[in-house]
Amino acid sequence: MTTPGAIQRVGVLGAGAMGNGIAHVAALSGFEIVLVDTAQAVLDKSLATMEKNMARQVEKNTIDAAARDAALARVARSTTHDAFATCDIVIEAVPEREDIKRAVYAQIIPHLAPHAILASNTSSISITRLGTASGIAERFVGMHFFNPVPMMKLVEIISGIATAPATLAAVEDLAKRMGKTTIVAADFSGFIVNRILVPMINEAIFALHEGIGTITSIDNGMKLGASHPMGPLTLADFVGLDIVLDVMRVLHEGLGEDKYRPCPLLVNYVAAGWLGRKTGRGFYDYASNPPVPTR
Ligand SMILES: NC(=O)c1ccc[n+]([C@@H]2O[C@H](COP(=O)([O-])OP(=O)(O)OC[C@H]3O[C@@H](n4cnc5c(N)ncnc54)[C@H](O)[C@@H]3O)[C@@H](O)[C@H]2O)c1
Repeated sequence: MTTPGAIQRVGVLGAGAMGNGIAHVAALSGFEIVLVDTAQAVLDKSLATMEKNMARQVEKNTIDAAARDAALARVARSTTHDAFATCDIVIEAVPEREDIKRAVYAQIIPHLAPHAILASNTSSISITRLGTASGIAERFVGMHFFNPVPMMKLVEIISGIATAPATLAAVEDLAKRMGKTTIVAADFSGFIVNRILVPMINEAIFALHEGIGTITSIDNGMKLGASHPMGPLTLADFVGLDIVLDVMRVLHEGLGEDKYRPCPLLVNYVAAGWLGRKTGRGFYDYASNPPVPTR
């Protein structure tokens, strides 16, 4: 079993938005990285993104050019899972679909060292269930980073029912050595952050749906009256309305209470394909600058 301080080589599975950010921060923190995705083109794009983001950090003087070069040299990339054989941990960041995650665990576990930890960056799937499916539940844990990883200080660590204390201690130590602050959550739907944040966003959509306020007044209310850095409807557009809906459904099903019922207006926006920033339109229309409320 891996002990705190022992993690040196970090595997990252999935080089999308999150995997890229996790590899970026871990490499800058001195870890050797093995980044795996299905296609070389994805890995090339990921490296280009990392180079661009690190160049920005050099411009801002938060790192120097030598640190950037050393970090980039520590990132090995591969399209095959045997590259994970020398890793002390693999952090999985493939799409948020349980069937994809289960299938990929079955493929990678035969390549892992006997002491290696498998961590999932899932934002909503049960760590206990994924751990059971992996067959290495004691060495399975949730490591929930936030987007964008280089900017966001928190890592929410989720302990499944069978996660061993040594596994938990090793990933807490890893996150701290990556410069992050950790919180530990028990494995129930939404963990800590999404359990509180996403129902708040859903409630803001109910307030709009019931005509309690306009989009602008709801966002200004929470920005100026509760010191939130952005209003909940702006935040919903940033996160993606489909993601907000998925998380509400996980909470509703997992916790079984009406208070987690997704707002029907949210369901309709998603049905319309108005998913927020990524589709150019959500609670705001991003064709204009500044964006214009859509209701
Ligand atoms: N985006 C966020 O804001 C955010 C925040 C916290 C957690 N998460 C979680 O992180 C995970 C990844 O999300 P993302 O936004 O980075 O997704 P993404 O779609 O940007 O990236 C997923 C990557 O996984 C790769 N992939 C798919 N199948 C694979 C396989 N079999 N083997 C290797 N790679 C494979 C894809 O090619 C892609 O590069 C999800 O579980 C998500 O819920 C996302």
